Amino acid sequence: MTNDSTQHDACIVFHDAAVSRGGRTIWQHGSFAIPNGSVTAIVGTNGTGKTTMMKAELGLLPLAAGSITILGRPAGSANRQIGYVPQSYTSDIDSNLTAEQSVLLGLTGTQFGIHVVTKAQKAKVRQALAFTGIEDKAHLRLSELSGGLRQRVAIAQALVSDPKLLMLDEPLANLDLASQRAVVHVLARLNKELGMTIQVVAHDLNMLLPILTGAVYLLDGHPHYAAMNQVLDSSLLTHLYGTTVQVVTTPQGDMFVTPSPDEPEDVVPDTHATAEIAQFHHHHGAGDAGHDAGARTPAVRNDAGGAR
Ligand SMILES: Nc1ncnc2c1ncn2[C@@H]1O[C@H](COP(=O)(O)OP(=O)(O)OP(=O)(O)O)[C@@H](O)[C@H]1O
Repeated sequence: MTNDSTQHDACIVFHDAAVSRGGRTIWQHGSFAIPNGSVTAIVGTNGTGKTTMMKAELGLLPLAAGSITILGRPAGSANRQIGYVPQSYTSDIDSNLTAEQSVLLGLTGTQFGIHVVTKAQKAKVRQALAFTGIEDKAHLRLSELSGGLRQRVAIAQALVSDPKLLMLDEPLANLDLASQRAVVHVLARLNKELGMTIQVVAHDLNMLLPILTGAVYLLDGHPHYAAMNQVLDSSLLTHLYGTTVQVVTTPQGDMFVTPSPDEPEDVVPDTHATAEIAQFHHHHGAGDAGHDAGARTPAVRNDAGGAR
């Protein structure tokens, strides 16, 4: 999978990569190549190592084995070309900053010390705020903004330095439907209009389905990468999520992933033979047994059903 031609066009290349934390292997044997210009999700149940994967890609966590190459360089060496929006961004950000000051951090790197802000930097910040649709919020403090608007500030901060790759950890978590839509719309434009490669950690795929080209899925301790048409497979997703999942296509052609409804209790077939069920009841006298069992059959079956 990671032959020369795919590696040439690839943004992210894993080669037999593994990560351990606290002496425990989180995932291993990751070998795949993710193309430039793609929009991929990292999918997996809680604790399978999605955030760990992003941190390994950023070189923030050492690999236990193998290698990861990002934008043609070893993980960690190309971080100037990567915009990263961590998971906790919207909750633990210093809320005294204005949206504009926060986005500026994406260029200056730190809020400490005195910075002479150039006209060019100011223009870049304005551009990033405009792209994410929050130019009119520039002078508001983060504490005055909703979670959805704060997430857009976070994205503006990550994209202000013109990264080639944008990585976002759960960017839709805790956002209402309209805010989720707004964030997905920004991601779609970044990909289509600016050609940015995007990777997103996501629990729920549905909102992102229209823009996803592929997914990395963490299954049985191994990361795998596949194009979206292969990932949207009911049995794979059922295995992945650990609960029965259906892929549904609407008449309009929209696809979504949904849990299958539980089987109603009354369609569960009763596999007990009448004679077998009769043994659950006490009978007095061997002579009555056969007769009793036959006569009571309907009541016995109801008793057994009620006990379930
Ligand atoms: N600092 C740490 N030291 C030791 N183990 C850790 C540390 N951080 C995370 N882990 C473990 O690594 C595993 C993967 O964690 P990670 O946060 O990457 O999972 P995740 O898939 O992003 O989970 P979630 O969906 O819950 O956010 C978990 O089992 C976690 O307990």
